[in-house]
Amino acid sequence: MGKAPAFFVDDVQRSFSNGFDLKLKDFDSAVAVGNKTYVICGTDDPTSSGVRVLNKLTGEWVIPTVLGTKPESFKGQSCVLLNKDRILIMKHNSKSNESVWFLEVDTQFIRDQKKKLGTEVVSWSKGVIGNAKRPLVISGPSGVGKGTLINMLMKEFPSMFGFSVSHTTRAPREKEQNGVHYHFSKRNVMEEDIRNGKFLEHAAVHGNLYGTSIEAVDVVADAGKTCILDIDVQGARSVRESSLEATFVFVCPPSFEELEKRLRARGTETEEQIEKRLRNAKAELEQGRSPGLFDHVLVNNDLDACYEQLKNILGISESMNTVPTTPSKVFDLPVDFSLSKVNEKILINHGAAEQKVLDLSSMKGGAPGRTRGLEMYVL
Ligand SMILES: Nc1nc2c(ncn2[C@@H]2O[C@H](COP(=O)(O)OP(=O)(O)O)[C@@H](O)[C@H]2O)c(=O)[nH]1
Ligand SMILES: Nc1ncnc2c1ncn2[C@@H]1O[C@H](COP(=O)(O)OP(=O)(O)O)[C@@H](O)[C@H]1O
Repeated sequence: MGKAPAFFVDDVQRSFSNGFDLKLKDFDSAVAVGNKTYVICGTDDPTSSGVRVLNKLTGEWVIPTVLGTKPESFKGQSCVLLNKDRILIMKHNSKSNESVWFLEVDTQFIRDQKKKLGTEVVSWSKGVIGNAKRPLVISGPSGVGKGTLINMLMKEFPSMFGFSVSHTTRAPREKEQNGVHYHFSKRNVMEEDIRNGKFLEHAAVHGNLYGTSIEAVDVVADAGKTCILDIDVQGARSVRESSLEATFVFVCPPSFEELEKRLRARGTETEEQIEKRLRNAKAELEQGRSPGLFDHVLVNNDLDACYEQLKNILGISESMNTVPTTPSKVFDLPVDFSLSKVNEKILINHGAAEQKVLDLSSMKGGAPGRTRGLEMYVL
């Protein structure tokens, strides 16, 4: 069952002249993408990379660098190539949110990572049926009120929003908790993680390193929530240039004097740090208004009014909070099935009268390298 029949690559089993002694085992399945064959390993072995790549031109096998969290195990999975650059993998699982996975193999994100790491790269992401949310990126100078607005949003709509916890090399403030406000990191560790492709974006801000890890966004997306990223203008630009479809909001102060007043009143920085932040604020305010970068510019004069404007942008009102949100729709994948692709639809064939269909035209992005939402319906 479930061995991706139409997409199985016949020559895989004949091409084992390699140094890895890799065999296509019972539960493996394979998908050809251009000159390469990606073998998805049906294994319970947690140390397995989950994927091997055969270069059909050279006959060589490569174990790729694997980004994202790979599924714990697969056996009897079905695979299908989606759009030249990513593979859909499905398997019956009693936990419906563990049934659908994507493996990105040749998207822009993957090509960038390949260049950076100099190895073959693939990226796993957990599929979400019908529930991918467009992340919210909030930028603005230090002290303008970003954190305050985000806290209000998360407090009023706890089931709807989740915060992307960034990494930073700056020291924690008195009330900041590791893993909640930031992941506080040593510079050498963070630099190593950046080299290893763990970050979606990173930037040097006010003399420290800050970055959004792939995992930080994944955790929120896996919970079916809208991810909020509080990042600087450079970070917003990186995200804008990536494949992540987000809403970009820039928050301005009513005046420079007011910004300085708020920053001082917050009392979290030394005089030297305040001055550095104010110097940087001038450039940030200019960049924030540069055309095409932000979708919305808010002036945070009266806090409540600004918060209302933010909620309007997000299309939310108080009543929406009473609507329960679930991580994903109940998704009942048959035990025995095969997949086929017809135009923009994936057909889940399982010998019953009713035909389950996944609609690829509705596919929404997660973070770069993270395919996410698909609509499913029954014919
Ligand atoms: N590029 C990028 N910027 C970040 C990230 N996390 C925080 N920042 C930005 O770094 C700047 C400084 O943040 P922080 O030290 O918390 O100070 P605050 O903005 O004064 O509260 C702010 O502009 C944040 O938006 C991140 O992951 N990536
Ligand atoms: N509209 C506002 N009017 C007055 N003070 C504000 C307003 N918005 C935020 N503040 C205050 O300004 C300070 C800086 O806000 P904060 O959310 O920490 O900024 P950021 O996260 O952008 O650095 C905080 O003490 C906050 O209470």
